[in-house]
Formats: sequence, C-alpha cells, structure tokens
Amino acid sequence: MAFSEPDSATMIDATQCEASDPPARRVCILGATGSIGRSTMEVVAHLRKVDPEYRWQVWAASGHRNLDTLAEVALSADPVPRRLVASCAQTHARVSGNGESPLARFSGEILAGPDALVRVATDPEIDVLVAAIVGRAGLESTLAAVQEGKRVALANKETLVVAGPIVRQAAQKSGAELLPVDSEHSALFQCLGDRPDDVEKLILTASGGPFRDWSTEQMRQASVQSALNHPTWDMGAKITIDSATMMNKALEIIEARWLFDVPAETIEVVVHPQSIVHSLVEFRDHSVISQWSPPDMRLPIQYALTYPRRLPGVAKRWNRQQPCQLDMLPADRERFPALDLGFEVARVGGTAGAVVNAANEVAVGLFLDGQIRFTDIVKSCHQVLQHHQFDASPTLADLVQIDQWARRETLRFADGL
Ligand SMILES: NC(=O)C1=CN([C@@H]2O[C@H](COP(=O)(O)OP(=O)(O)OC[C@H]3O[C@@H](n4cnc5c(N)ncnc54)[C@H](OP(=O)(O)O)[C@@H]3O)[C@@H](O)[C@H]2O)C=CC1
Ligand SMILES: CC(=O)[C@@H](O)[C@H](O)COP(=O)(O)O
Ligand SMILES: [Mn+2]
Repeated sequence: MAFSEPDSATMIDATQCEASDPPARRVCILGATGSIGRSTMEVVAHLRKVDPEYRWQVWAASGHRNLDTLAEVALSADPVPRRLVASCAQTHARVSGNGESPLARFSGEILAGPDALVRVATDPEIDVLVAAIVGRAGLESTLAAVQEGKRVALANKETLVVAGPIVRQAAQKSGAELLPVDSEHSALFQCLGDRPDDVEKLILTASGGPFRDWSTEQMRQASVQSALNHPTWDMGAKITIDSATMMNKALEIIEARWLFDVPAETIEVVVHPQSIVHSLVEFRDHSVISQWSPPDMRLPIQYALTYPRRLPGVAKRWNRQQPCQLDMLPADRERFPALDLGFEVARVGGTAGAVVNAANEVAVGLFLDGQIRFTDIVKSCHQVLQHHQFDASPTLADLVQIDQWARRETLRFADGL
C-alpha cells in the first residue's frame, strides 16, 4: 500500500534535489532505538558522505518503548525521517496525548502499532529494510518486506529461527535479497564464493561470553549483572544474555541453516574469545577462509546496505601496530547445553525453532527480572521443546499459535522451579 502525499513541509526538501543529484537510497530502520538501529543511523550518515552513487537517507524508523531515544535518533538525523512508528500503544499515546512529547517538533507522520511496522516496511518508497527489532516481534514486518521483494538487511535472527522455510520461500518467490547483518553470517556470506558444492563446513565463531571458563555450578549462581557483562560486544540485553548461555550461538546455527540452505551437519562452532575472526568456511580441499575485523557491527551493517559494493568504512580498522592474538578453542557442549539444542532444532526444523525461540525469550525475561536462575533459561527451553506437539511443515498461523503456547508453557514450567 502506498502512503498519502507528503505534507508541504516535507515537500520542500524534495524540491531541493538537483536533476544531477545521484538517485536516492531510502532506508527503513525497524528497531532504530536499539543497538543495531543506532549503529545503522551512523552508517547511513557516513554513506551520505562517501557514496558518490546514491543519496542515502533514513526514510522511516521505529521504536517501541523508548520514545526519548526515538526522538533523539530521529531528530538528530539529517534529513530527519519522513515517518516514525511508535509500535507500542502506550508509547504512541504519549506522542499524541499532549504537547510535551519529545517528538513535538517532528513534522512528519507518526504511526502506531504492529500494523504500522508492516506498512512502513513495505512502503514502495523504501529501498532497504534494516530489520533490527529484537525477538519474534520482528517477524511479520521482516516477512512482509521479503514478500514485497525488498532488500532486507537482517539483524533480527529470530525471524529465521521461527520461520526459516517460510521466509526463504517468500524470498525465492519475490526475488527479495536477504542479506545478513549478524556478524558471523555476514562473515560466512563474505567468505563463501560462488561454488557451493566446494563448501564442506560453515564454522561459526563464538566468543564464549562472560562465562566461558565458569563451571556449571558457578553459572547456576550467576547474577544478572555478570551475565550482562559481555567481553567483546556492546549489545541489547536480550542478545547479551543469549551470548552468556550460548543460546545466541544456537540461534545462529539455526539462522545459518536457513539463510544458506545447508543441513545442520554442515555447521560447526568454535570458541574464539577475541571476536576478531567472525566466522570461517572450510572447503573440500581443506582450505579455510575467514573474515576478520575488530568487533564493530557498523561493518556488516554497511556491507548489507551497499552489497556488492565496498565503500570506505566507518567501522574500526585493524591496528597492525598492536600485537594481535587469535585463539580458536573447541566448544564445550556439556557446560553449554544450548549448543546441542541449536543443532537439534536446525536438524528437525518444523515448529521446533518457534518453540525454542519463544521459550528462550520468556526465560531470558524471567532471568532479567530475577525470577529464575541463569541455568534455568536453557533448561526451560529443553523442557518446553520436549513437550510440544511437533509439526514438520507448519504454516505461519501455526507458528504464531505455537509461539503463544510455548510462552505460556515456559511460564508454567518456571513457576514450578
Ligand atoms: N546488537 C548487536 O550487536 C547484534 C544484534 N543482533 C540482533 O539484532 C536484533 C536487535 O538487537 P539489539 O539492537 O542488540 O537489541 P536492542 O534491545 O538494543 O534493540 C531492540 C529494538 O527492538 C525494539 N523492540 C523491542 N520490542 C519490540 C516489540 N515488541 N515490537 C517492536 N519493536 C520492539 C526496541 O525498541 P525500544 O527500545 O524503543 O523499546 C529496539 O528498537 C536482535 O535480533 C539481535 O539478536 C545480531 C547481531 C549483533
Ligand atoms: C555481534 C554479533 O553478531 C553477536 O551475535 C555476537 O556474535 C555475540 O557474541 P557471542 O559470540 O558471544 O554470541
Ligand atoms: Mn552474531
């Protein structure tokens, strides 16, 4: 569905374009108030300076609860986005309720609710969607953009975990480009080359998180604060806890399974505490090709936006004047049972991804609220997965339903802990 005509205030800057200006590249950032969203704003500002071929601009942006950050991010952009979505009803009420909203100065359109996420993600004026909402909440808007044939820069890995086959099929039908933002998948994408039959293994690197060397008993006692203390990346709370349980790697195994259409057996995990090598591809002649760069998400974000072009970077550069150590260690699947869970879900497919994802989202929330122990997170996921009615080829409606069931079941299980 197309949007109504822009208002007169927004028309002014459209008339300022010269005929010789490069064509516009309009980006929609869903989850603009988060870690990936804010990094994307920086990348777009950078591309405006260095790209001679396109005029980059953030056309639409969304936030959920964090209205102050949405206002700060949107109003500091140049030019300011045309449309904002306050996807949480209470947040939107704050915008429309009184003159004290931090968005009072914003002259564009402000939309509300999950339907608005789909509307802006599929707006014909948008060239690229950056899918940076956390969790299953990003599924409908990401899928809608894929169905519309957009380029989708995918940070929201949960979309593929929940509905990998449906998203893949939609991309094949529409011709959408699904480009990874997740650092490991971007690395694999950069290393793969164009001879898939030569690929033997996709090797995901894992930092090991803050509890890499902790015993299971120590992890059982882990505080929220210690779990939020990621050794190498500065990310949102949910993915930071996922890194600590290594459920993040489990989700990434499933993400890789669907993104690259490879069987689970092709995927491996190695622990690389420095987070400099972002992943590796082993070919059948045993050559291993890796991609490395200092940990900085602006690199994979920029590459997903400009692919196949590489432009001058905004991300940190490897400093060759400093010694650099790269360790590669086997992953400990006993202390981190999430890994086996990830391989199992990648192997069986069907409803398993939606169930584990929902259980994990709820369990992480409970842990952050101090209601369950750290080690109960993965335990809850196992339990709920085991008790679900497996369906090998669910529809989207089936997945939505089983997601809700798994959330209720996780709460029930946690209650009995
Ligand atoms: N951060 C990173 O470096 C990496 C992140 N990823 C993936 O990218 C995604 C985003 O992660 P990250 O940026 O760290 O997360 P953050 O928690 O920092 O940001 C999450 C964003 O999603 C919005 N949001 C939260 N709940 C909802 C909802 N129910 N409906 C709509 N929007 C919602 C938040 O809005 P608000 O804050 O306004 O409530 C915020 O804009 C995740 O899927 C993560 O796994 C992947 C690789 C690296
Ligand atoms: C930056 C990124 O892509 C994260 O997914 C990161 O990989 C998390 O670190 P872990 O390797 O500790 O899960
Ligand atoms: Mn990652």
